[in-house]
Amino acid sequence: MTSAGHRAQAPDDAGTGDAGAGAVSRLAPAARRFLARRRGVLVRLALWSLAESGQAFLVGYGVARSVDDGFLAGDPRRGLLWLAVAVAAVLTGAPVVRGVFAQLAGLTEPLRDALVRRAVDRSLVRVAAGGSGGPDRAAVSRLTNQVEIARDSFAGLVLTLRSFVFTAAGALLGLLSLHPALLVVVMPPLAAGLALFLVTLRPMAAAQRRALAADEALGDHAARARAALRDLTACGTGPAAERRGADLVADAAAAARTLAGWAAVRTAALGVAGHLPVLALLVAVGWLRGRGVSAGALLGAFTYLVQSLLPALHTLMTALGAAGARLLVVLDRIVGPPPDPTDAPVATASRADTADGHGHGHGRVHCHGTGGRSPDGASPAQHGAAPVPALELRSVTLSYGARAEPVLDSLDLSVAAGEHLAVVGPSGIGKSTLTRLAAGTLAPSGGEVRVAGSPVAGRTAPELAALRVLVPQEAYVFSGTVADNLAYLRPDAGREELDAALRAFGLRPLVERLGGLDAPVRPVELSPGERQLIALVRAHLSPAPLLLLDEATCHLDPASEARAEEALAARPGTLLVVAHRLSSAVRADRTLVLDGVRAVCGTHDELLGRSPLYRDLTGHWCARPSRRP
Ligand SMILES: Nc1ncnc2c1ncn2[C@@H]1O[C@H](COP(=O)(O)OP(=O)(O)OP(=O)(O)O)[C@@H](O)[C@H]1O
Repeated sequence: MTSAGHRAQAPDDAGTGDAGAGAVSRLAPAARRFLARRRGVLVRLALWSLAESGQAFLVGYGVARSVDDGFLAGDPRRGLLWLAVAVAAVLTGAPVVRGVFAQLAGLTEPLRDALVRRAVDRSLVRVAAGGSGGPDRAAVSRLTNQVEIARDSFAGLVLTLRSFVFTAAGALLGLLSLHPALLVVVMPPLAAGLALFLVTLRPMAAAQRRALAADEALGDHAARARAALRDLTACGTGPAAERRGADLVADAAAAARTLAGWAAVRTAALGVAGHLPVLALLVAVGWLRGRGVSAGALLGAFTYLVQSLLPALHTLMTALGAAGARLLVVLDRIVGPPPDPTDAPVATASRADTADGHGHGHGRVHCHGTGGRSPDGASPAQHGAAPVPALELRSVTLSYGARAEPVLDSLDLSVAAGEHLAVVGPSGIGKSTLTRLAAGTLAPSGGEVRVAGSPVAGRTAPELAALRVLVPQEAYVFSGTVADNLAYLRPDAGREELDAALRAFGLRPLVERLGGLDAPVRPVELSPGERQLIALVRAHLSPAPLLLLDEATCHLDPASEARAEEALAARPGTLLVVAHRLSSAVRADRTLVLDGVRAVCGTHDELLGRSPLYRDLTGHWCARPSRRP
């Protein structure tokens, strides 16, 4: 089992201002290249924006002239004419915005396409490199959510930044044209508010980054914990995963608080820059009048502030604050340096967190047969030759799918001829997978499986049938006579052999009830336990030296199970039993405990001392009422 460990990017590291500055310098060359290739669009955008400047200028100027040259000068016709100019300027806003949007698409859509291309390329490279960080879980998010965020944020930024610059230029020019003293009053609070706003930019970007990282870490932990729920329960590591979850929630909450703090500072900046100039203008009316500022100019100045500068400032601060920081973070993820393929995804909980080391993978466990009887009952030493294991797994890895976590990982196992091995472990740990690998019905993703000294890979069905029998949990009984069913794997079995097997398994009463060996069997009329007994006798009669039982006695009562297992163990050959009762494990020569990296093999007594999971399982088995057929 691999453990990603805590390579999570700590939110504090991620949230430094340096990280934000680093992102800016990383992204700047690509941004310059992107914009340089779109000079035509930029020029057209600037021309439409100039129209916005003119509009801002005319609104205030028209109001000022209508008062000074019209209504106050006793010429209402002239006043109305200037007002009409101001209204016309306001009304031109709609076509100007339409023109701006038309040009904007020339910037945002190519950006979106480039980001999608980049995200796909990067994901493919990662898959091709076969990084050990598992599947690229973030790829879909980058392709959909993050690219859309980048496009929308970019569009918002271009719109507001451009609008602010051109509107402010028009309004300030208007103020200057009305009277330079107006600028003396308006500029200081405006500049102070803007400066305060600029000061918040870096820490706000850092806080945004930290909040995003904390959010991702929390989501990732939740997803992993949900996937590992069964293991968490089986291994009793729920509290550890819960603690880790609580830490991540606390991190996310702290990041959100920091972000909210900076958002408050930004609101204050908006108040200073947007509202203080209006207040200053009111307070300074007497002073301004003393310097020759006319009533119309004052009214025009208020119009500039309220109608143009304040809304432009408001949208700029909101957009730069939220959209700007988001754009920086998302772009850096998609365009910035690719992550080390050997790294775990950023801010992820390790498997050790979620399963306390008890994952599906098994790490390298060496389980070598230490004796057992050979088919003829002699010990290997008596033969004087190196014993050939009945079953051997050499560094076997099995994943159900190219990018799936391995169910078995580098498992070494050697079962001696004549040995009786039990296999135990929590649900879903890979016990059935192991029996299917041994049976040759499932090919390993890595390593080799050998039965009786030869690889099982590439063998035909009849060759495999001669080597082993696999009895699954759901026994197969077919329509035919009782004898057909029992002797299916050994057609030449005589009546005496069949009778002996029936006695050994306590199956005679059932056969008599069915009407004898030649009576027909109707599978639906048999209980699951009766079907299992027939399948077990069939396997017992088979000449195959290796017998694999995958919970094949689960429907039998303990006494029938003990009788069946004893009969099977007495048969010449090797027995591997996936056990579902403690008694099965105790009867075996050795037991393999599939337990993540701590998979261990030994006798019942050894395992009680060495394997906490085995102790847990035996405790659970002892407490569980027996299942009856
Ligand atoms: N055909 C398959 N395709 C994909 N995943 C599979 C397949 N068969 C099993 N798995 C997965 O492999 C893991 C091991 O399954 P396996 O059946 O070997 O476990 P087990 O220890 O026998 O479980 P149980 O005690 O519940 O029978 C499980 O997570 C299971 O979901």
